[in-house]
Amino acid sequence: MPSSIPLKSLTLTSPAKLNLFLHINGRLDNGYHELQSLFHFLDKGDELTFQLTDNGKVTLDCNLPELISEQNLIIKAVNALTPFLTVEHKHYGVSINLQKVLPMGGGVGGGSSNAATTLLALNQLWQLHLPAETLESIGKDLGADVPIFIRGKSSIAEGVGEKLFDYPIEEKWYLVLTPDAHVNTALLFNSDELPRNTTKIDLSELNYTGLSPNHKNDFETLVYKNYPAVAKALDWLLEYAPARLTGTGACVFSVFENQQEAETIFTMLPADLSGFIAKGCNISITHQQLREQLN
Ligand SMILES: C[C@](O)(CO)[C@H](O)COP(=O)(O)OP(=O)(O)OC[C@H]1O[C@@H](n2ccc(N)nc2=O)[C@H](O)[C@@H]1O
Ligand SMILES: Nc1ncnc2c1ncn2[C@@H]1O[C@H](COP(=O)(O)OP(=O)(O)OP(=O)(O)O)[C@@H](O)[C@H]1O
Repeated sequence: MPSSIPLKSLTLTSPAKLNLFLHINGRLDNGYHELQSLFHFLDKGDELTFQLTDNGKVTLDCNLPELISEQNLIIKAVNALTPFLTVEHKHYGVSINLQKVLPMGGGVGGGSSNAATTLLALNQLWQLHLPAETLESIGKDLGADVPIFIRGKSSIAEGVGEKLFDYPIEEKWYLVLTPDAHVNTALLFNSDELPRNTTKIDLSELNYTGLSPNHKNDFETLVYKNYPAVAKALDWLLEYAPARLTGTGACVFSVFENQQEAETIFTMLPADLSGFIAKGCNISITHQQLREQLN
C-alpha cells in the first residue's frame, strides 16, 4: 500500500509476556522497588481491531462486556494520544474491538499489552508520527510494563522497571498454567515477607540459560503460600519440569525445547487445571504484524 494513502483499519495481536525471572534488589524511599527482570513475549495474545472513523468518537466493543469502561487501559491509551491530534485531524475517531483471550491479573501483562498495542496502532492510523521514545514515555504513565510492549523486544528491565536493555534468547515453547486466582500486585509488593535483597546481577555477566536455580521469581514463595490455586498449579508442573511464577502471578510456566514436548505434558493436565501452550518470541507479534501490514 502506498504510504500516502492512510490506513483505514488495523488488526493486531496484543501478546502476553512472561517474566522469566524477577529479582527484587531493594526498596526505595518512595516505596517502589528496585528490580531486575527478563521479559520475553509469547505468540499468543488478545486480538485488537482498530477502525479509523471521522466522527471524532472513540468506542470500545469487547467479547467480555464487563471490560467496556473508561477504566480500560485501551481507552486510557486513546485519551493519552488525543492531545497529539493536529487541528486538521481533530475529527479523527476510532472504533475498537477487543477479543480478550489472555487471563486477567495473571502476570502475563494483558492490560499493559493492550495499552501498548493501542498506542502503536493509533500512531499509524492517526498518522501521528510519534517516535517510539514518546510512545514509551506516554505508556509508562499507564502501567509499568507498557514501555516493554512498545519496544517489543525481549528485554531485561532494571531500576524500578524503567531501564530496558535488549536481551534476545533462544526461542522455545512454554506451557503456561492459569490458576483461578486474582493476585493483588500492590499488596504483594508491600508484604513484610517479600524478600528484597537479591544481589544485583552485572548484566554484562548475565548468561540466562533457562529455569536454572541461578535465577528466580522473588514473589514465588509468598504467592505459593497465600494462593492455594497457584500452589496447586506449580506443584503439578514441577512433577514434570522446572517451573516458575510470572510477574506477581497467578500464572506459572515451564519451558520446553519444542512444541511436541510441551503438548505431551499438556495432554496430562487434570480437568481442574487450565492453561495454554505458546512459543516464546524475541520480537513481539504486534511489531511483526505492523511491519507486514505497513509494507
Ligand atoms: C512486577 C511486574 O508484574 C513485572 O511484570 C509489573 O511491573 C507490575 O506491573 P503492574 O501490575 O502494571 O503494576 P503497577 O501498576 O506499575 O504497580 C503496582 C504497584 O506495585 C508496586 N511496585 C511496582 C513496581 C515497582 N518497581 N515497585 C513497586 O513497589 C507499587 O506499590 C505500585 O503501586
Ligand atoms: N484492556 C485491559 N485488559 C485487561 N485488563 C484490564 C484492561 N484494562 C484495564 N484492566 C484491568 O487491569 C487488571 C489487571 O490486568 P492485566 O491482565 O494487565 O494483569 P496482569 O496480567 O497481572 O499484568 P501484570 O503482569 O502487569 O501485573 C484487570 O483485572 C482489569 O481490571
